[in-house]
Amino acid sequence: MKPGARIAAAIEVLEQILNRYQPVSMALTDWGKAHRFAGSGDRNAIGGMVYDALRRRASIAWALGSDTPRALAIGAASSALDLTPEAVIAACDGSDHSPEPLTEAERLGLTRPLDEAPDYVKADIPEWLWPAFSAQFGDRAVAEGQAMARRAPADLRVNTLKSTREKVLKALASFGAEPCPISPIGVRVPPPVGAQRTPNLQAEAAFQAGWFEIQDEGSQIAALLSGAGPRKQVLDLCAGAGGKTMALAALMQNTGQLYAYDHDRNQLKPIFERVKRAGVRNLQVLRAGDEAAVDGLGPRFDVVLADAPCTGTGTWRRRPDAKWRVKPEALKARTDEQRTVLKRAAALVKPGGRLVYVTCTLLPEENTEQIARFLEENPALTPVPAAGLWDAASGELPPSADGRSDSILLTPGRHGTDGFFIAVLSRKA
Ligand SMILES: C[S@@+](CC[C@H](N)C(=O)[O-])C[C@H]1O[C@@H](n2cnc3c(N)ncnc32)[C@H](O)[C@@H]1O
Repeated sequence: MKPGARIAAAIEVLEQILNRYQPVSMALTDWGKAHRFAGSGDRNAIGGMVYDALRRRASIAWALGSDTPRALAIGAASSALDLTPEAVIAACDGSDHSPEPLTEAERLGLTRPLDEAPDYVKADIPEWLWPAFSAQFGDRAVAEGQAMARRAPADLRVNTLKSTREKVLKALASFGAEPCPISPIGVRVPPPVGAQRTPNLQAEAAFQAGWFEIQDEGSQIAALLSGAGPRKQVLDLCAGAGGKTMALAALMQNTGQLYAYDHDRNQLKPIFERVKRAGVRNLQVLRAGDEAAVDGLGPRFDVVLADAPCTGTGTWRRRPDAKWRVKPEALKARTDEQRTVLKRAAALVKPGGRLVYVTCTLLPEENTEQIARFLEENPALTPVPAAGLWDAASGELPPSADGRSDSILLTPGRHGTDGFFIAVLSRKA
């Protein structure tokens, strides 16, 4: 497909996402099915452009003076397809399968600097969230927002039950795999540049053999700070698809007893396949939604991981459509759910044990403020500084992005991870 046809295709897909509220992956798959002539290179380039347009929606809309699918695709085309602005203008010539020629405003928008734009636009953050976001990051807020608007690498966690980092690095050398800078069990594959292909790591024999899982470095750090280890009793209370459950099992070296619970059966479903591939043998998956069974386990746990439901603002690099969909009502609903989860988790921690609260959001309401309120109501739990929980043999744990020491906030701008918040609370013995 010519560049003009790729831009036209991205406009079509963005219309499905923005005007018909289709999830991005579904809109791209549907487009591929309806246009079977398009090769994998074309589909890949169109996908890259659509994701980039959503990542930089506010700044593109400001520069081009319009928030339509057409403006967003045209604004993303230059970087997503490795084209000069002049080549984007030439590609849109109104011929067959190509968008209509650019208007004067669109032409100017392709090179319009953002200097005059409001900060929330420069940062590509929804306007209503800007006060909370800028209060959290101060003079780093724009840089943090911009880091969240860039493509993310693929981070992998080496499954130490089956392999080593050296073996995984060797198996994935052709993808440019490098060790992750913080996690000692992490491997990073850089993101594609321009229209380069996104590597399909799950098709690799090493993945099928269970040597690694796709897991952001921030999520790996959460598991590493949890205190899960050999012969412990550990509960993953919000296990979802089991990303952290698998990491906990590996840290426990398949010994002790690990339980996984989630109140939603559909979220939990993929865990069974993952257990087999990863060679996990110390896991009991509790029946989804059976709260009485979870509560009945009683305060026996060395570690209860509460990977709580949240607005997911820390994952916007990977799910940029969610950035523009999140609403104030969702924030309120998630903070209520977090309170419920924290209460249940606390009741299951044994004296001397740990409650590990994790979110993938950067909003203080869901993180430090949530924990501050919880600690006021639960004086038997006290925060444990993250730095003291990090295995020094793995190198140094960089400081929290919010400057605190009683919890750690990881961010794309400061740590190169997705946004994660981790607070480890210890129950008095
Ligand atoms: C952040 S996701 C978990 C991700 C997962 N731990 C992983 O690493 O792949 C949060 C999960 O919490 C679950 N959840 C929400 N409220 C819950 C509750 N009251 N009890 C248990 N699980 C809950 C959701 O269904 C969702 O799967």
